[in-house]
Amino acid sequence: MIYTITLNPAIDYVVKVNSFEKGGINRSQYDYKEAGGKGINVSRVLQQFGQASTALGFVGGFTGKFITDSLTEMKIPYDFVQLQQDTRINMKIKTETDETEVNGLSPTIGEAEYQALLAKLKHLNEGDIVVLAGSLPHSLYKAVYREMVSLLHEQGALAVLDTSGTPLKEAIQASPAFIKPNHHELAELFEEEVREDHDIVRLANRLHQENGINHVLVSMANAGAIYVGDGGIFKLHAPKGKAVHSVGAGDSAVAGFIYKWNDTKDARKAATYAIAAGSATAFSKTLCTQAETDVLLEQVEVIDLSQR
Ligand SMILES: Nc1ncnc2c1ncn2[C@@H]1O[C@H](COP(=O)(O)OP(=O)(O)OP(=O)(O)O)[C@@H](O)[C@H]1O
Ligand SMILES: O=P(O)(O)OC[C@@]1(O)O[C@H](CO)[C@@H](O)[C@@H]1O
Repeated sequence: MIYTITLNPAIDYVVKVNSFEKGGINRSQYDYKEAGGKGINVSRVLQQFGQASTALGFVGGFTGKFITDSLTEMKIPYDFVQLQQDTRINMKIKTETDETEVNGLSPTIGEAEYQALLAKLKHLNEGDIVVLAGSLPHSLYKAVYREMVSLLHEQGALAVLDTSGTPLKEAIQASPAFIKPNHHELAELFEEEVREDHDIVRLANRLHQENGINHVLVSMANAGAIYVGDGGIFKLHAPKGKAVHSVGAGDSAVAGFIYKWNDTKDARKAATYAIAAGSATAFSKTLCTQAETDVLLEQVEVIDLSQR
C-alpha cells in the first residue's frame, strides 16, 4: 500500500492576474482553490495514474474540511489527525511571465497530535511505500522526518522524502530510499554552489554512497533532472513546452517515479516517467493526468553519464 504524509497541507488559492502591481489593487482574471501540500499532490497524481494511496497528516478547521471534502470527491482515501486550528492557505499569484507564492503560517501541532500520527504509522509494515513531503509545521522539531524515516524502516516500509533545509539535512541521516531535491535544495544541503552537471552528480553520489540513499533524483525545472542511484547515473532532458503552472511539478515527478518503480522496479523507467509527469504538470493548469504524461514520455531524452 502507498501512503503520503503531508504534515503541513494547504488550500492552494491560485490567482491569475494580468500583471501584478505591487502596492496596488490587483483583480484576478480567474482564480480557483485546490487541496494542496506536497504529499496530497503526490496522492492526487497517483490517483490520476490509477494507483491508490492513502493521505495522512494533519488538517484542521474549515480549510481542513475543504481538503477532506476535495479528497472525498476525488475518491482519495485519507486518515488525517484533526487539529483545532485551521489548515493554512497558500496563495499562488500567476501572471503571463511569472509565479509569486505567499505560503501561509502552519497551525500548531501539539505533542498528543504528533503522537496520534506516529500511532498510525506503527500499523504500516513490509512492502508499504510512504512518501513524506513538504515543509514542517513550525511547532514540530526539525528531526521529525528523520524519526519517521527510522520508524518506517524498522517496520520494513520504504520511505520516500521530498523536503528541504534542516529537515532534509536531518532526515538523510536515516537513509530514505528515494529523495527528490531540486538543484537549489541540493546546493543548500551541502552549502556549495552547484553550477555544472558534474557538481550535481558528485553531490548526489555522496548522498547515494555515504548516506545509503538508493535513488537520488535532482530536479532542475525546465532543464530536467539528474538521477544517481542503484540504477546508474543519467541525465534526463525535459520535454520542451510552454510552462503554464509549475506548482506541483516536483510532486508530480515524485508520484511518477513511485508509480513506475512500484510497477517495474526499473530506476531508469521510473526516472523517465517522473520527468514526463513533472513536465506534464508544468504544461497544464493543474496537476497532470496520465494521458498528458504518456504523450510526453517519448520526448524525455535520457543520457547515460556513468562512463564519464
Ligand atoms: N518549465 C518547465 N518545462 C518543462 N518541464 C518542467 C518545467 N518545470 C518543471 N518541469 C518538470 O518538472 C520536474 C520537477 O520540476 P522542479 O525541478 O521545478 O521541481 P520542484 O522545484 O520540486 O517544483 P515545485 O516545488 O514547484 O513542485 C522537472 O524535472 C521537469 O521534468
Ligand atoms: O510550504 P511547503 O510545504 O514547502 O510547500 C507547499 C506547497 O507550495 O507545495 C505544493 C507544490 O509543491 C503546493 O501544493 C503547496 O502550496
